[in-house]
Amino acid sequence: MEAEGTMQSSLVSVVEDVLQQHGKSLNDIDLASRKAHEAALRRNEAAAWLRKMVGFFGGRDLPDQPSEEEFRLGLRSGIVLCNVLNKVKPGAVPKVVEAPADSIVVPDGAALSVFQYFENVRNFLVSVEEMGLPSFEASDLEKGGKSSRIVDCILALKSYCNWKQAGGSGSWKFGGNQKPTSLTKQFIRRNADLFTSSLLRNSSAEERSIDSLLGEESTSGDDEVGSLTSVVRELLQDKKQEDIPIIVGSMLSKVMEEFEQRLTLQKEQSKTTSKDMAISDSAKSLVEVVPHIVSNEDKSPTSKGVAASKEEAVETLRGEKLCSDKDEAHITLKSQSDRLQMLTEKYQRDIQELKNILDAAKADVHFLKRQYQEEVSNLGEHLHGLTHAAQGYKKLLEENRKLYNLVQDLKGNIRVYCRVRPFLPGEANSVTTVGSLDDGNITIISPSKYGKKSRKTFTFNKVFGSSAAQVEVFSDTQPLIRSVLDGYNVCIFAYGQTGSGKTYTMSGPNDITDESAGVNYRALGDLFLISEQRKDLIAYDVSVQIIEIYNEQVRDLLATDGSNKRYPFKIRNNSHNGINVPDANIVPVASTSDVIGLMNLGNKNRAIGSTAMNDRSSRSHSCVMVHVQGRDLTSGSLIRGCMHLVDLAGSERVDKSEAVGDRLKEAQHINKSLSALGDVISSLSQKNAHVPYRNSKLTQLLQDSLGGHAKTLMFVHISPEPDSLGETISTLKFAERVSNVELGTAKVNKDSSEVRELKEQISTLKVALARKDGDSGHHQYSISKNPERFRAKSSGSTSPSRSRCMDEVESIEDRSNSTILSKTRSLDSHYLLTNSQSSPPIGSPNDDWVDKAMMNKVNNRWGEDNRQSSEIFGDIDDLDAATTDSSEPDSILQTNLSRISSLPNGLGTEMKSKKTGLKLANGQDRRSLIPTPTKKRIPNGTSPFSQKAVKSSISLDLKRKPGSGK
Ligand SMILES: Nc1ncnc2c1ncn2[C@@H]1O[C@H](COP(=O)(O)OP(=O)(O)OP(=O)(O)O)[C@@H](O)[C@H]1O
Repeated sequence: MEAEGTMQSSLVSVVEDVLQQHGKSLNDIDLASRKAHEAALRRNEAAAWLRKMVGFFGGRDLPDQPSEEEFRLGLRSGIVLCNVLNKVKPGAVPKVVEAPADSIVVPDGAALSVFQYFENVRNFLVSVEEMGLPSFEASDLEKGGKSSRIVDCILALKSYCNWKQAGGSGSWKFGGNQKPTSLTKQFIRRNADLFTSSLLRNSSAEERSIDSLLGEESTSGDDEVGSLTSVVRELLQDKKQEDIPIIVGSMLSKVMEEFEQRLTLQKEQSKTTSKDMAISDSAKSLVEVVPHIVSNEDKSPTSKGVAASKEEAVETLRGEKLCSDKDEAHITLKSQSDRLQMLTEKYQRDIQELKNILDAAKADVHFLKRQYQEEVSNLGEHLHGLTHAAQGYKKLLEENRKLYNLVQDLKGNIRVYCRVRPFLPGEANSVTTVGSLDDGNITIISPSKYGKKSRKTFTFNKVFGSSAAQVEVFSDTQPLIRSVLDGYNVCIFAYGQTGSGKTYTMSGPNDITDESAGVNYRALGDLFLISEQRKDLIAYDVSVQIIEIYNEQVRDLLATDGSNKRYPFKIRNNSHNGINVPDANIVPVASTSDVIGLMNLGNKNRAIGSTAMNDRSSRSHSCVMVHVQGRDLTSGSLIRGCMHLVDLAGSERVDKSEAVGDRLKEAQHINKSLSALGDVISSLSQKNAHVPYRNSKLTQLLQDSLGGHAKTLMFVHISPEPDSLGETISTLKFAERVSNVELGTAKVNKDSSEVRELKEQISTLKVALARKDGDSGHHQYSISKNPERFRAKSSGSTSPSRSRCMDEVESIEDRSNSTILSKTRSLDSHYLLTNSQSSPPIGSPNDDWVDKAMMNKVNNRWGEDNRQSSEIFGDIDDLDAATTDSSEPDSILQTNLSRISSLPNGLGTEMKSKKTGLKLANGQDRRSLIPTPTKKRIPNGTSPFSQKAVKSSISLDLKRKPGSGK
């Protein structure tokens, strides 16, 4: 039938229709208000049911829509709960403690003692749990309790009651008691099950209309459930877990409404159809009968009376026929209306059943929701624990790294920090060779030709990724700056392929700002900051040299006249702190702004050139040498530290850098000196006796930093692009070798004033003696510190004056040794343990083993100093021979001449007149930290900034720096 046909729709299509009509509102649901609304609806439903069951609610007239508080208050005594439970399940609570009669006028519970109503509530809760219904806590009835749990419980009780009233037998099972495996899946399955069971129940009924309503005729149960599940799943797939219950609840309500509407419509259409059927059947009978009678009448030859009686008869007949037709129609109508009545009742029962299912599903959903919330909160706690553990682990790693660094420092290893340059504008950045990096490890990926990637991990003291800021990179370097002021020699140098970011790390980009300033600027800023903090204890003198090694020539970058810049300076040794110093300008500086001015000048003067790899490639190794001398204001002792800040020229493959002409020559020198550096590193790491420092100016300059007792840090730089993979790997391998070089424990360059004086006297005398040995002329020697006492006349190697002089030297040496010994006793045992040199002792004041050992140490140190001194003399003489062109002017020589000439008794004049004497004078002068060569004030070196304003002066001066970055 058409009416039925139009009503034919499957459960899926109903759900789909609902989603189409309300999908948007289901999706765009304002969940918070929706939840509140939902909660209020459920509360109202529970309150209405309680009112219906026990006639009153909480002993007073509550509004139809009680607030949470009113609802709780109404149930607090447990009387309503117990009474309703007894109605649903007689005898469930045998004894209900009732409130006194006057309690009707006051809120429920107020007239009962706490214990009394607690007993009611407890009895109720026990029974409810026994029945397998969702329960709640007694505290939920108090202010702030969870009223939703009470509502869940009451609605579950309601559905239990409905089930009972619908003739339910056996044990009623509440679906929410099973533990879900996966909340969402289970929820979807559960709801699909609810629909399915409803579907199957209905299909088993004999009513065709129900079947047609659910579309069972055309759809198999399994298909239906499958498509229903997929529809529901589609709806829920992008929803949050906690929103699912509400969305499903909302959808189910809408589905129910839709069903009810369709049933009503179908009912009305059925009624109309039945009536139409009855009337049309009667009319049809009539139409069939009347023509038949009329045709019989036409054929008869009888009179009018007969005709009339015939007519009457016909009328009668017609009447009877109509009557009988009407009766028939009436009977049909009645039977159809009975059938409809039956159908309607059936529908109503089914609707009721569906409602029960819906209630159970809602309770189920709420139960699941609660469980979900509990699980989420458990998970949260678990996560919190894990986060805590992870933080602990990170701390541990950090601690490990510190310990590792400490061990390395104790062993005297060269520290190595690795820095990855970011991709530059214009570089294809889709593929990088850097796989992963963490605090101290970096993994390089090499894409193999055969499709399989290989990985190699390198470990350093620290690894900085491409996004590391300058300040971050410097922060791990800061402790070294303090060390310089404590009297250590420190060397920080940048190594890496051309264009990998060495100059960026050491100086910064072309346009240097507070943020982009590199290690050099920051180091000097810190140095002045700390020296300012210590000014009440130690007075520091700081002076700076800036040189470059270009094509194996040392050039002074602080020379303001172009000619001096090109002058090939020599590298000499300063025996106070054992470092090799070039003969370039040494400029005293008093503040950061002085230094910034100098560094800007140095950058400007440095050789740069454009190559295919870097359009501003440094074609030289540059070195900022910071000499620090601190005088202890109380003891007068001196500490001396020197810091080398070295920006090496980048190694390059000339085929890639496309260097020709000058660039090619530069590249060859750069590569040669870097390979000399590699040889030194390799021989140090193999602990070879001979280390080839002299193979290049670079290794001569860094001799003490690489093999002495300095603290050395290397920044190794790599570029991320695959094109540089070969260089990256070899750079990192080299860096690993460097990190294995043990320099031994760093030593402080500290002399007490007495020791210093004695050492100076000894060295002066030794110089004089050596001079005497090599000179047969008649000279007078005098010691500037004590001219009366240390005066001797030279009259040849066998003269009495010479032997007197020798006696004096020995006496000073003895005094010096015993002074050093007594000083050394107060040194910490660390020194005793770490110095393992074994030269024969010069002498010992007593036989005590400690003193002997001590003397050994002292003598070793002293001997080492002397030996070093003589070695150095030898070295430098050799070096001079190798590097000095006798026609070349020698700036340091000139300076020293003026100092020497001021010595009393003509010694200076004597030495000045001799070439050999000049060398000795050099040797002597090298013993002062700052040999006062051509001390120049740089044109823009005078700073308006006080040391206190070091930080701000950096920024201000940086902005004033000359345009060129290099
Ligand atoms: N960490 C970084 N962040 C941003 N830019 C960087 C970084 N490191 C390097 N660069 C940029 O990369 C380019 C090459 O860097 P830089 O000149 O410092 O390399 P280099 O190793 O000193 O090269 P060379 O050995 O040829 O002198 C420059 O333009 C520089 O500004």
